[in-house]
Amino acid sequence: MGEILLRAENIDKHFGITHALDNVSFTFNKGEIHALIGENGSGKSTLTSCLTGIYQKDSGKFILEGKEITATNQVEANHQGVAIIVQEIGTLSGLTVAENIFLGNEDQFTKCGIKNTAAMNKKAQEYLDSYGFNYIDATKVIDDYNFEDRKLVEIVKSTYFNPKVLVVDETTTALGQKGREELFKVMHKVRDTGNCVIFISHDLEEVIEQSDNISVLRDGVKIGSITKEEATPDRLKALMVGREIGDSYYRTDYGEKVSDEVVLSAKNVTVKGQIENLNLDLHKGEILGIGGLSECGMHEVGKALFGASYFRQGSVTLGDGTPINSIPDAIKHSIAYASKDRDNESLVINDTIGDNICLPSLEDLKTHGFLRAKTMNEFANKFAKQMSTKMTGVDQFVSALSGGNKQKVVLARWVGKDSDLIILDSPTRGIDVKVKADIYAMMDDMRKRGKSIIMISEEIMELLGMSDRILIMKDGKINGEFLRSPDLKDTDLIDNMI
Ligand SMILES: Nc1ncnc2c1ncn2[C@@H]1O[C@H](COP(=O)(O)OP(=O)(O)OP(=O)(O)O)[C@@H](O)[C@H]1O
Repeated sequence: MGEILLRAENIDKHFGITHALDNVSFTFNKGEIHALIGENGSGKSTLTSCLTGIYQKDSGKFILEGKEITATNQVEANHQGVAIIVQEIGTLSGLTVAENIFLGNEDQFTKCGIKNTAAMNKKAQEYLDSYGFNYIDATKVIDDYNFEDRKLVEIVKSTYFNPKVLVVDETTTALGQKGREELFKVMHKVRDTGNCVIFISHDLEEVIEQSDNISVLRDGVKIGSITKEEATPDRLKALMVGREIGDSYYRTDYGEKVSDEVVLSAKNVTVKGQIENLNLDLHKGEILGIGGLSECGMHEVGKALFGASYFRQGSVTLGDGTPINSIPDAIKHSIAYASKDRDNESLVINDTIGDNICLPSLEDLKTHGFLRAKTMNEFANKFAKQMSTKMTGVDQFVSALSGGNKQKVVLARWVGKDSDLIILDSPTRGIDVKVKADIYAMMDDMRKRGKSIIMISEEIMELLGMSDRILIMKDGKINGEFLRSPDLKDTDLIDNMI
């Protein structure tokens, strides 16, 4: 048993009728990586948000090195030695990288009321360089960087001051392989200096690999804690879900012939700096996986095919030659797209679950030109429930949902629309094991019904397990193509990524 660094004692938190945390108590030791796992909506983010001042607990205490701490915001938590890398974007648009890193802590660069911006930029760049993120320019506006790079900035922001407790909330799925390795280095550094990392992840293999101890929450209640040595993926799944669940996630068929009918074609598609002369055909009933390192351009491919890229060159056409040049074109022709950046690009966060699910289907839901609230309500309910969304009702705001449940709303929207052609970027990001299996089953069912799916993913096992064909991208170009086979190995794909 290590020496205790942080105690959470009888933490209780309600959101209206939702009892998000029910009197939970945990101990976190010095020099450990302590994973916190549980199904979507089990209370992991609520607990760490109460610790870091994002939410206020109803009752209970956090005791750090013997002293009670209470933070009313993240900056206060930082001053108490507690930091968090949040699940979604944790940097502020409109500010520079340096301003984001030192947000709330600019005093160190201010003398007689005047901020020394040059000194702040210099210090921020020194930190970025020391983490190996030297290609990120401290003076640039954060909006110039993509989702992953913004996460890297957040890593610096949350750790440059050597916090005693670092919360890493479902960050790995936002990062590519290289970003993950950098994050793990930072986590190991925190542990090796006698501090503690609270690590939230749905990737159970990664949890076992990285953590020393693992605690489980279910429906806001603490189920138990086990050591790395005691943990197996099956045991963790059973603790999370409350029953044994198998691990036959993926499709098991091999050798099925995919139709020759082309439903979507990209010819010489170029998006400057991201994709170069991309050519691909998607067939009816095919799951086409696209993988690579996160900066390889694959995330832009989804946008380009959906008509959502700025300054796209080349052509995207349906099988009958109809051009797809804009988002309305795509939706009109039954194409769906779920972005990796769900809060900013997929969801209308400050709107209800119901409105979000109905959004692309509004025309289909009209009777005699009118939309009826009852019809919309029934439609939203049907698909939210089909995705097992944990919610108080479809009138709940999306902003009040846990990360994984937001993702379920995105998918419910497109399942409801019954699109023929679905582009899914990182479809299982932040999704728990049980729902992951449901999503894979849903994709399998869609392809059997003749729907075509493009699945962009950084999860190699997901690509191997679900795709009929896999394209691996490198430096904006396709660098390898693989047909579905039980003999295909992760190393075959990785060799073409690097
Ligand atoms: N701001 C909020 N308003 C209302 N309810 C909320 C709010 N934040 C969280 N909840 C609810 O509290 C419960 C716990 O959510 P929490 O985000 O802690 O889950 P989680 O375990 O982190 O899930 P995930 O793995 O999906 O991120 C959920 O039912 C969620 O809908």
